[in-house]
Amino acid sequence: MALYRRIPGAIAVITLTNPPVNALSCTVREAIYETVKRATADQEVKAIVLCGANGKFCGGADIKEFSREMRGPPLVPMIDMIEESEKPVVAVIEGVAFGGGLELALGCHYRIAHSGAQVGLTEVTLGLLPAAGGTQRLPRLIGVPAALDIITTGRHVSAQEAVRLGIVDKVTDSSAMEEAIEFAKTVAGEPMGPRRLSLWTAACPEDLDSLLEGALVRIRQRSRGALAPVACVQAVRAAASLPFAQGMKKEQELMAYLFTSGQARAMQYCFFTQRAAARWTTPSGASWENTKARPVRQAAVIGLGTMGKGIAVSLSRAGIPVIAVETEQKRLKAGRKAVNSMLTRESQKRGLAEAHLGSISFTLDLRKLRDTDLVIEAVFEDMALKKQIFSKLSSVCRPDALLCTNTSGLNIDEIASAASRPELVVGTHFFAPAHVMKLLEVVCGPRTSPVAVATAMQLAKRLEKIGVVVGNCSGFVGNRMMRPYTEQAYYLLEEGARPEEVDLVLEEFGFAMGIFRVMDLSGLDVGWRSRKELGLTGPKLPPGTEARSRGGKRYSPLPDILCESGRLGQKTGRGWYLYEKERVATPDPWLQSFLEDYRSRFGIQSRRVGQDEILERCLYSLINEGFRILQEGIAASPEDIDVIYVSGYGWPRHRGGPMFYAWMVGLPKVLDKLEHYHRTHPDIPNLAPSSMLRKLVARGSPPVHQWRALIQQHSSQL
Ligand SMILES: CCCCCCCC/C=C\C=C\CC(=O)SCCNC(=O)CCNC(=O)[C@H](O)C(C)(C)COP(=O)(O)OP(=O)(O)OC[C@H]1O[C@@H](n2cnc3c(N)ncnc32)[C@H](O)[C@@H]1OP(=O)(O)O
Repeated sequence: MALYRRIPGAIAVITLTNPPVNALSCTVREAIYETVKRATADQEVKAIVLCGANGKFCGGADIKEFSREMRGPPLVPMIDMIEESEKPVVAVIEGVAFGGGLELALGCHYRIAHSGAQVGLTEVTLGLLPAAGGTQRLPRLIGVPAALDIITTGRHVSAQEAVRLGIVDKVTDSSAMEEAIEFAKTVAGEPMGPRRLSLWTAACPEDLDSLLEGALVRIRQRSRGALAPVACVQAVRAAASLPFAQGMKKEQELMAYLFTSGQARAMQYCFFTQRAAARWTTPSGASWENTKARPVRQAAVIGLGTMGKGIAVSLSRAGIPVIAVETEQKRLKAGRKAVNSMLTRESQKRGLAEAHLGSISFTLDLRKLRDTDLVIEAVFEDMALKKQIFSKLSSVCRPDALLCTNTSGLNIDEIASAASRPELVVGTHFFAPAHVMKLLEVVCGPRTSPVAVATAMQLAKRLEKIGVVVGNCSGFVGNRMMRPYTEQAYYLLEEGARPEEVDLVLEEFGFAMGIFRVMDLSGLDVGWRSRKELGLTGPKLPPGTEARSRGGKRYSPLPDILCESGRLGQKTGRGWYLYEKERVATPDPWLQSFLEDYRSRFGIQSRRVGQDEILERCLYSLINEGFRILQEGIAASPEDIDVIYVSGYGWPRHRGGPMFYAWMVGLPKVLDKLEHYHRTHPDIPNLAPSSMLRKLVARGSPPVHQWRALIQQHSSQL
């Protein structure tokens, strides 16, 4: 709702009241209409102040309403009505003014912000555009180039930048409300015509076409295949070239197109699922609501390799004092130097004062960890080494210290078995670079206690990461699903495709990089090492093993052969591609002839592999593994899997995540295709449709949010 009150000085104050973010729900819009009409009709009122309750102006339209039939007064005429008011309307921006919230403020005649406030036209992040006049008013207010950037990225703009750009008229460190009231008194009675942005002309650069073209190029690089940013560019072009009324018409047309697109639905799904992941539960009844996290006042990181350094920086940035441990002086020195320069760069980039960073001390002595609340072991993926460390930690650390292991797939239970308190051992799978990537898989072993889960999830929040609770199995959720996907990519090469063909299809789907480019970037030796450990290749491989088969299943030795010949990816200048210029991947004629030789050596008839087959085999095998993970209870819900893929594996947000995508494509179609590919390749068990998929199809393919109820009938590893 919106509360109305009159205060001395002939001011009407209208307060948006809809916790937690004062979203513009149907009721709020109705109340704004009513209260603004009341204030404009009241002869005693000379000016109006519009603010939000609880220190937040407005978080925009109520996103929940987008999936229902829209009721109540629309935003556009409501904002027009405010702009047309003869009495000055002053917006008080505290906390946030996002999306429709900022559009509402742009309809007001003046905007006064608190210095801690943030503004933004965030609609593009929800697959939409600012369709309450935002695409037309903002360019008129601050010029086309700045507005184009804000509208196409949806980025949050600080109050300081907002005043510099002219989005707000004033910023104050003290009470924005009091400032606005005093200001409103000074402008009461003035003509408001010059303050109506709809009457302004957008300041436009001479090279408008090249500005817009440049924006489209950046959009294609950043979010391939996403419709909303492209529509934003078109709407800004309209603001630059058309009168306001026609620009508004264009804005509405573009919104209608986006609103009904699957992409908007997918991105709004991502918004809610990301928040839902924090509400974890386990079948034992433990949950985020009934389990208290232990306070973390001091943390330690063991190992200052790539992951350890990023984790230490993350902790420090969250204001947590850190003790960083290494085994040798030389490594300690190198780690200290790297961490300190990362922190300096971070504080410069984010404008963080040194005082807000947690201190980091460096030591070779594990005994220094006796008072730490939480330890994150981040040494390499070596089970024996990890167990040795956990055994030592048990004797050094406080009995209630949480012991975390950063692993991308090792058995948490086995690591915990080396600790004297296995219930306080939890897996924390960070993603590289750990101080940048948002995802944290919180891995529960069978003995991990609810308190350990709660503390790790609370830590994720403090580190500004998205924590997702997953069960213990090889590769957990994310990496386990990657395996069948990568395997299909190898098989496609064996059958006739080229790496650049596979990558192009995946990039057109929306991934920032195709799988072969990703492997070249992270290093082919990563997978090679783990295949050697598993005895799939290298010295542990039993003599006489067939080259293209392991345990009766198809196996591709292609990546092993590349590694054996020293092609480890970007770092060696060649992998699946050639890198003559640093980081620029070019198709390698050598690889082409190598693949031809390989096919003839194994009698494989090369064929043209179509784009649909590439996409379906790669994605559906990954999705199929997702269904198996649900069936085994390794993930609590399909939503959790989707959050993992969107925030940690570059799955395009506008496709919602693999499980959501499967539902959008149609579960019967996914099932059909998997059956077809499995018939054609019976030696690839991953292509055999999972029973969970079959079950969902048999139940009429219910929407994703209903799957959890079906999954609960199965076992859970959480
Ligand atoms: C056929 C054509 C028809 C066209 C008709 C349509 C016409 C529409 C016209 C105009 C449209 C305008 C579009 C918009 O305004 S879209 C919304 C834009 N707003 C945003 O993008 C802001 C989203 N919210 C956030 O970024 C954050 O929530 C923030 C406001 C920064 C607060 O962050 P934080 O303090 O961390 O809290 P949470 O994110 O956890 O949020 C708390 C709970 O509030 C819920 N929430 C937040 N924003 C909204 C919202 N706009 N609508 C509904 N609910 C919202 C959030 O889900 C959390 O809920 P819960 O606790 O249950 O998880």
